[in-house]
Amino acid sequence: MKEDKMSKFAHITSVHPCYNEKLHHKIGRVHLPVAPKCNIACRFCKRSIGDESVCEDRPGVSHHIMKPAEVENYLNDLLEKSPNIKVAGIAGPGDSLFNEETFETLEVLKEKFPDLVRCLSTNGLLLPKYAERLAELGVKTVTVTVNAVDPKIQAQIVDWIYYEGKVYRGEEGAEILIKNQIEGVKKLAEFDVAVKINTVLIPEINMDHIVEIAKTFEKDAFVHNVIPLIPMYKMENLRKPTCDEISNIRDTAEEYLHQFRACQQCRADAVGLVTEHKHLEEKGKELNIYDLKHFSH
Ligand SMILES: C[S@@+](CC[C@H](N)C(=O)[O-])C[C@H]1O[C@@H](n2cnc3c(N)ncnc32)[C@H](O)[C@@H]1O
Ligand code: SF4
Ligand code: SF4
Repeated sequence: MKEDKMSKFAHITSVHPCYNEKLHHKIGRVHLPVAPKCNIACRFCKRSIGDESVCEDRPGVSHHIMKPAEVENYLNDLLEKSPNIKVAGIAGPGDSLFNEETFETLEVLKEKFPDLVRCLSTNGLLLPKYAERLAELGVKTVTVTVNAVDPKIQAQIVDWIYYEGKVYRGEEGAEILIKNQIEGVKKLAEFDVAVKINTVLIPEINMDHIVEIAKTFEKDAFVHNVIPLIPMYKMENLRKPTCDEISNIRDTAEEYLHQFRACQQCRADAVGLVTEHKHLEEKGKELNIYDLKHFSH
């Protein structure tokens, strides 16, 4: 089964550094920070936008929010300087699918930069609604963050979700989120999109549950990326996993889903080779942060 997937997605593993760690030193990617809003409240997630975040190297951080109208010039400059960039992704800093700007950006990418692999990451709540639209926009790789497939566990990680005009808390919200993640990933698989499942390993909450997540997505996902908790926000007092814990869990989950082991937990505005840890900075001075009131928490 895993070998079948490898050959099916060979066109992805030959160009995408986050689907093939061997490319980390050769092929670059750019994250376009166009999606500030989020529709769920993960207890570990703190988004930081602006000058004060320039030194922080973690997900959810961006020097500024870029407007879709700025993407074309930004990429033209960038690709001239860094022709090794082959992937353009949207990794928030909020949830890609909860921001119309994501779709506007994908239109720009499809029309003006058809050779870049289009990629995005999402919590998956809106995937059943948008999987087909993403496939039509030529998105080839989607990362879905799934931290639990049991509502009792998920409810300890996500305080609430906002879905179809209503806020759902606790296990009720967790159940909707999980259902949509599973249904959404299935739909993406039907459209031949290569799905990466991100799972934040929170030792005190989901350590014994990770293999269950891998089993759940064995058929429809391509690769699993178990990443360590960076203790912050409402989880600042929880411990991060040890290297041995991560490594053992990956070895066990590997039986069900191929494990990606080189994630650098990049910022929403990361650019260049993954190993360079570069992000937007100098260029940010020319652009404005806008609409900060949109942030959910
Ligand atoms: C900031 S999110 C943006 C994309 C989308 N909203 C999502 O959650 O997949 C990108 C990734 O960072 C992870 N992340 C955010 N805060 C984190 C933390 N404190 N520790 C570890 N991973 C974190 C998320 O779980 C997700 O996999
Ligand atoms: S879904 Fe992503 S952006 Fe939203 S709170 Fe969770 S980690 Fe943060
Ligand atoms: S966060 Fe991980 S998967 Fe995403 S670009 Fe960075 S290394 Fe790749």
